[in-house]
Amino acid sequence: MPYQHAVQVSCRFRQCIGEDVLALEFPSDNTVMLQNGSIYTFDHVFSMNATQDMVFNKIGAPVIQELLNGYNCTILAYGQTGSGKTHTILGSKVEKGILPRIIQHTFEAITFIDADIQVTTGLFEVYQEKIQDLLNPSNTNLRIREDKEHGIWVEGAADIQVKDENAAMKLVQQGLGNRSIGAHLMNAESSRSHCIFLMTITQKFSTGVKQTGKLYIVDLAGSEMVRKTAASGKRLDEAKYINKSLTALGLVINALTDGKSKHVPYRDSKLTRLLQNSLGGNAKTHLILTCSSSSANLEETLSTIRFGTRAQHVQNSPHINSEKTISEYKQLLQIMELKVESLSNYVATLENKQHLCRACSLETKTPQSPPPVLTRVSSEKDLKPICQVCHGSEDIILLCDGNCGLYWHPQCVGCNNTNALEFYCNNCQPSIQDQIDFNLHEELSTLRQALQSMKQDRDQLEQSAFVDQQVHQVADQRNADIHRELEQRLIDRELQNESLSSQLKSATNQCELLKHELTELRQEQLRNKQLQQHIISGNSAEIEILRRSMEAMELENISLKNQLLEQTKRANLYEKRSREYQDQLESSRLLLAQRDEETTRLQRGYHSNSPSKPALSPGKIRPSTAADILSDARSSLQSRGNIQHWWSGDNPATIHEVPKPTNNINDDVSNSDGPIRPFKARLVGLLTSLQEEADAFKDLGDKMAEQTKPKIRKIRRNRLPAMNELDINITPQ
Ligand SMILES: Nc1ncnc2c1ncn2[C@@H]1O[C@H](COP(=O)(O)OP(=O)(O)OP(=O)(O)O)[C@@H](O)[C@H]1O
Repeated sequence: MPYQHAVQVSCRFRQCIGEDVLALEFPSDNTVMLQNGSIYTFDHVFSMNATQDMVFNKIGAPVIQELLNGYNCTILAYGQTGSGKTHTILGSKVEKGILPRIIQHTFEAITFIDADIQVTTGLFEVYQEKIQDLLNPSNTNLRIREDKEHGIWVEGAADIQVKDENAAMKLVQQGLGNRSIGAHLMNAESSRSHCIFLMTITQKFSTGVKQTGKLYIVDLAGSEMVRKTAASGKRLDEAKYINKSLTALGLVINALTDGKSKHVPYRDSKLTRLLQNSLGGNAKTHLILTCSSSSANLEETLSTIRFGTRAQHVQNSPHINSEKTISEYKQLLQIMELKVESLSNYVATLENKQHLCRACSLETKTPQSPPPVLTRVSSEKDLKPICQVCHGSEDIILLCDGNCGLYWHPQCVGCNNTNALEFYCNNCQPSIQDQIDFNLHEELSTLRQALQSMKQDRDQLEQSAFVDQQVHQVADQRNADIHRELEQRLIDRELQNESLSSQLKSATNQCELLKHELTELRQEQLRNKQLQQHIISGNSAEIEILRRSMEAMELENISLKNQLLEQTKRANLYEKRSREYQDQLESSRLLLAQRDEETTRLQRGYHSNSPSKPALSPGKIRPSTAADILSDARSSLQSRGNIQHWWSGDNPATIHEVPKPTNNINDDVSNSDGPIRPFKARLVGLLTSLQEEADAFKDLGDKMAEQTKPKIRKIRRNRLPAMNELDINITPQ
């Protein structure tokens, strides 16, 4: 007798980064409170932080167990577009979803089952109300069939046997590559079809029991509001089909849960037809609601939650899909044999007692008088039961169970039986007895035949039981061997475990040590950091000092350069002035030469005209010739040009005072107070001093240039990099 099992419902919320989120609260593992204060309870509630692992442990793992127990199971993901259905069912390479995890764990669990196990998989999609085989894409527009043996199935869809997890996953990957996917505003990779994965596990046990479990994993296409997804063209057509089939799903749920509907509209869409067994049929179904936590999607989230709340009331009647075992057949046979036996006894009793009153076991008498004719009752009074012999209504009066429909006193028809449940009058007794006899004979012969065939069956079963016994003995032997082997393996495992636990212990110790070292290293790192900070601050002070001193040196350098420039300018000026003096000297020389000539001419005239020399004007000393003066000056200059020496002449006593410098020779000539010699001296001295001064300035300029050059070079060499040019890179230890 199948038991009732409600559809299980879980709800998972996905994180929405960068959006306004709902103020959701999760008071317990199976409750969610929305921001309006309404609380919803499901079998499981997964918050935004729930991992794929947690979802699998709560939903996937129990399903594997049910599947291996021979139940049909279904996992359905339902929710608005982009809410994480595909993420929950398929996931990614890093965060595997329920489907790959179920495949992996099923194959792991199978290795521990002592049975001949066959696993087959299929993958198809419902796209725009057409079923397409994803494992064989050329198989399109497939039909849904239903029969007693398989239930509901897709005709022509590939159902491929797989040996291990890898083979199954390869098929799934291959199939998903053919799935209809498209982009819209709410999801770049939106599923445009309902994708159905089917895994069938058939287990043949050594006892003869054959169990078959079917698992459907359905990734539904998401409901979408076209104004939000901005779907157009092909996407819009897809959206229409998706929403239509989801509406049909909602109507089926409504019909299953409202308690009034006599008809469930499974045939309104391909999706609901395929899910007929999962909703209200022979399956254990788990519905996963996926919801967005964004406040922009509150309307859709509420609609999803309401759908899940209704689905919680859908009742299924799952039962194990298995064939009977020999022992079960044996039990059945025993029951039937008992039944046959009791029937046979019963028949025998009837055969022995057919001439006796069935009630009192006395030999029945034929009534003396014929039974009175039946008269129609015309009044209430006539309805009173009256004995047809004595016409009295007193004492025990019984209705005949034959077909006369009259009342009799049992004693009036010579019967002591007062059992009101089985009484026949004398008229009815023989014919009834004949009928009973005939029926009994019929029944008896049927039973005999049945007994015969059952005996044959029993013989056959005994025969096969004997064979089975032999097989069992062999199987027991094998089992014992396997058991021994398993025990040995267990011992090995235990040893392995022990060694692993000791390894673990040492690893834990090592880990502790490493942790300790790590703490020390961290402390050292902290110290180094502090030191580094200290060094950096010291360095920056030093750098600041150096920078300032460099600035001062650069300033000094600039002032020296300016000085040099000034000196060079002055030197140039003096040079220029010296050239001017030389020009003046040259013109003075020419004047002197002229005067000399004139003097010579006058002397000649004087000697020729009068023997006595012409008188000089009073107070004037006759000068020596200009040529003399010049040659004197030249020689003096040649002998180092010492102006003092030349100035003093042969007799230093003759020098009385330093003459005022003058540039005009006429002044000297007209100056009758001073001798001509001081003029020359002044002139030459002036020249010399100018020359010397010019030379000195040149020397000074050269010296300064010489001094400045190494300084500049030194400054350049010593120039330290600026703060921002420093590349301090102290790597922490
Ligand atoms: N719980 C989650 N954690 C992290 N990322 C998620 C989660 N749920 C969904 N996502 C991401 O959100 C995006 C949309 O999710 P998904 O494709 O699973 O939505 P869907 O409900 O299947 O949408 P559709 O109905 O349009 O196919 C994907 O990039 C997926 O990786």
